[in-house]
Amino acid sequence: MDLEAVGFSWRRSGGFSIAIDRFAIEKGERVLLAGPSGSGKSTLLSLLAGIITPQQGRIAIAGTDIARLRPSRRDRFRAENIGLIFQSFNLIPYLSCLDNILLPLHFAPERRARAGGTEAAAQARTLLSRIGLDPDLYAGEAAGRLSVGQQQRVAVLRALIGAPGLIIADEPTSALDRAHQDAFVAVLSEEIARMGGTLLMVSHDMSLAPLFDRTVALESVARVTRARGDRAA
Ligand SMILES: Nc1ncnc2c1ncn2[C@@H]1O[C@H](COP(=O)(O)OP(=O)(O)OP(=O)(O)O)[C@@H](O)[C@H]1O
Repeated sequence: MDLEAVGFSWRRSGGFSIAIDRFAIEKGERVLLAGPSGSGKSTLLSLLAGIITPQQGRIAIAGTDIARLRPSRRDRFRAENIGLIFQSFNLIPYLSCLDNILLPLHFAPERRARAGGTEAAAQARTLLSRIGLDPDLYAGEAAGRLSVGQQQRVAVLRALIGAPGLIIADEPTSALDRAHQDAFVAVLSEEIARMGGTLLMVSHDMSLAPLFDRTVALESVARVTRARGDRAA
C-alpha cells in the first residue's frame, strides 16, 4: 500500500483538507494509526478504501492506483481486495452470523473463489470456531442477537473471509473492555498473519501498540488544514 502526493478536501465541511507526501505500508505489516479526534484518521482510511477519491495523487493498493479507477471498478476492486471493519460493525442484524460473514463474497467472485467457492460456508464455520464462537451455536444465529463483543468478532470474520490483501479497521476495539481489546487484536493479528495480509488499524488506545509492528502518528505523515475556525488537530 503506497500513497504519493495525495491531496483531499471535504467540499462542504469548513474546508478540512489533508495532504500526504508519502505513506507506505509493506505487505504483511500490521500498523496502528494514531491521532487526536478530528485529525483525519477516518478520512485517510476512506481514501485507502476508495470510498472517497483524492483530488490529487496516487493511492496504490497491491499495485493498482485506485484513485484512477472508475467508480464501478473501484467498488469491485474494494470488494475483492480490501476487508473493512467499522466501529459500528455494520452487520445486518436479521441475517445469520454465517450470512453476514459471507456477504462480501456476493460482490467479489475472485474473493469467493479464494474462500473456497461453494465451500465458503465451511471456511466461515472454521473461522467462527477459531475465534471462539462455536459454529453449531452461532452460525445460524441472527447477528442482532449477539453481544457487542461477539458482533465485533463476526465483523472481523466478514472482513477476513476470502483473504483480502488489505484489512482496514476503524477503532474496532472501542466498545470492548481491556481484556477483550487485547484478545480481539491478538485474534485479528493471528488471522491476518495466517493469510499473509496487511493491517491498518485506527485506535486511540496506545496501549495496543506492542501488538503491532509499528505505530504511525497521523500528523507525522499528513498535513491537515482547515479553511476557517479551529486549527488543525
Ligand atoms: N463524511 C464527511 N463529510 C464531510 N466532512 C467530513 C466527513 N467526515 C469527516 N469530515 C471532516 O473531516 C474532519 C476529520 O474527520 P475524521 O473523521 O477523518 O477524523 P478522525 O481523526 O477519524 O476523528 P475521530 O478520531 O474523532 O473519529 C472532520 O473534522 C470533518 O470536518
